[in-house]
Amino acid sequence: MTGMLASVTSAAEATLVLEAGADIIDLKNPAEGALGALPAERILEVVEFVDGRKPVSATVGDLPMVPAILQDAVMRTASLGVDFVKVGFFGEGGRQACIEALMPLAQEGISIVAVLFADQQFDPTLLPYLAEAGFYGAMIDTADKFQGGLRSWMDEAALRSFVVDAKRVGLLTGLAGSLRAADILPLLSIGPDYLGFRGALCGNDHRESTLDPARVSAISQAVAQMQHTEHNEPAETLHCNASRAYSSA
Ligand SMILES: O=C[C@H](O)COP(=O)(O)O
Repeated sequence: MTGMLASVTSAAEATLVLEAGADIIDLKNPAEGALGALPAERILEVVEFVDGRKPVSATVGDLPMVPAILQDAVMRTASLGVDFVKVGFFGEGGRQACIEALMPLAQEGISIVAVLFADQQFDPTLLPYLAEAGFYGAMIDTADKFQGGLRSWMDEAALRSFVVDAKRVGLLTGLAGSLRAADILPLLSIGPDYLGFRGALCGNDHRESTLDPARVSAISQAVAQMQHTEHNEPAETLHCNASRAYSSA
């Protein structure tokens, strides 16, 4: 089963995605970048509000690949009570040093998800190192939200091999990056643990706007229905139904 991760900025937005059936509540400030961080007080407030009904993740911000900076940000974010801390692997340098620096935190029990970017020197050879260091998961996202979605950067074979390789080494796997309704069926067939959304849940696909309840519900239903009924109904029909629901939302 593939779940739905929904990025939210507040308890009000968390309410919407919980009601729609999202599986992971992801705390993020889209106005601050691909992995923009929310203020600590806001994270605390939403963690308290969700109160264990679903796992909560939070991003640490679009930070440079500097070991001490990432260590500090991961510790601070984890201390707010989230279930997963998402760390972006931006740029090219410093990746191995950062994995090593985060290893003690992962081994102490902080569940860290590495976010690799399809549009920033994507490097799947990091997967075994992440697993060895005790990371909890690895996902792919896009760093630049104006240069196309995930599937314009990576073809199905590359995405499938990422998911298979990450699962083989025991990592939770996620796919995101300006995903839209039309991406759901092709990505579900790859079998990641979750698909992540922000822009598609907002009015006009604008990820810095607030969530649009009709879009949240259309995307959530598409993720659930396309996999629940994929053996009973032709994929084409499901795809058309989901796209129709989404465009009228
Ligand atoms: O973690 C998932 C992201 O928040 C996806 O954001 P996006 O759909 O706007 O690319």
